[in-house]
Amino acid sequence: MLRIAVPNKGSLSGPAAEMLHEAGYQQRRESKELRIVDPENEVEFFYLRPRDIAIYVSSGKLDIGITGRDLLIDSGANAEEILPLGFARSTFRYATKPGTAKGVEDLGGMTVATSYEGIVAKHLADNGVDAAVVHLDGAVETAIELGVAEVIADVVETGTSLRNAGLEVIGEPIMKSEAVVIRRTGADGEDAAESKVQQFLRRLQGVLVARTYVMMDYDCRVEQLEKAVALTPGLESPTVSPLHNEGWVAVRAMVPAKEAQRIMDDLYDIGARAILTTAIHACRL
Ligand SMILES: Nc1ncnc2c1ncn2[C@@H]1O[C@H](COP(=O)(O)OP(=O)(O)OP(=O)(O)O)[C@@H](O)[C@H]1O
Ligand SMILES: O=P(O)(O)OC[C@H]1O[C@H](OP(=O)(O)OP(=O)(O)O)[C@H](O)[C@@H]1O
Ligand SMILES: [Mg+2]
Repeated sequence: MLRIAVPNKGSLSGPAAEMLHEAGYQQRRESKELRIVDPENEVEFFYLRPRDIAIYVSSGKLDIGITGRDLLIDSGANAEEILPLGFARSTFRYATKPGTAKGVEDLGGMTVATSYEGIVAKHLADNGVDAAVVHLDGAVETAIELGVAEVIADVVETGTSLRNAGLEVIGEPIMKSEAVVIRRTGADGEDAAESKVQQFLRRLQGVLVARTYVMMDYDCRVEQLEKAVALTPGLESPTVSPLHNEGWVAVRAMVPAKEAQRIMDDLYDIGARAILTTAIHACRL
């Protein structure tokens, strides 16, 4: 039975459960459930605090987990990222009251409040900056107003929390984060659960592809085929089938959903017709 850690709260929890559900796994019915067994898929899910997941996975008691890249790095745990999942995207940044500092190089002698001490202490040390770090559990934006620190380092997504606190980001982002699947460093290949892990990853990759690609079908004249195929190269290579009308072919290829409308316009302009896109519900590459 594959043992998987899933975030039980916060920004990662809802989207992670949704992705697992789309991948065909049973998920808990109520937020109080701490573990469930999905016997058909031979998987057991443990609902844990996102911050603790890398620690459980590095201990080897759980095979894999879903957490944030920033949380993984902050934990310093012996676990590595094996698949980025594209949700809970954020940057991790310093912020101050306007006029306090321009970048990390100005932070010497100041106090930085953060929930991510591991990331911040390393970033300060890597930049040769001697600053104090104070740990807060959350809502760190308020720490400056209340005089606990001159600087904060926190997750920034839309920037609304910073604006509301009258703060602005300084310097370059310390890191970019998103949800990731992790496993114990070096576990690859040595694990009895290896084939189940690979199957789990293929299922999640299938969900990612189904979310980001659409299937495109169109008809075009044989003379235009090379130009058309250059616009829709597909993942491997498009399927081309003869039409009953001589001199025409039907083409089928996966295209990135975000570019579908532009590609349809470009295909139309070179003479393709009957251009259709359809959603992909699930796939295995
Ligand atoms: N507003 C946000 N937008 C996108 N990702 C976010 C946001 N806030 C936190 N994250 C990401 O979620 C993960 C943090 O998990 P955590 O459970 O602490 O989230 P949270 O939303 O801060 O939850 P809580 O505040 O309940 O502890 C990190 O990977 C972080 O980058
Ligand atoms: O840039 P934004 O879109 O405003 O998002 C970033 C905010 O979201 C998270 O806070 P959360 O609501 O999880 O509260 P917390 O600080 O208590 O973790 C994060 O810690 C930031 O405060
Ligand atoms: Mg939070």
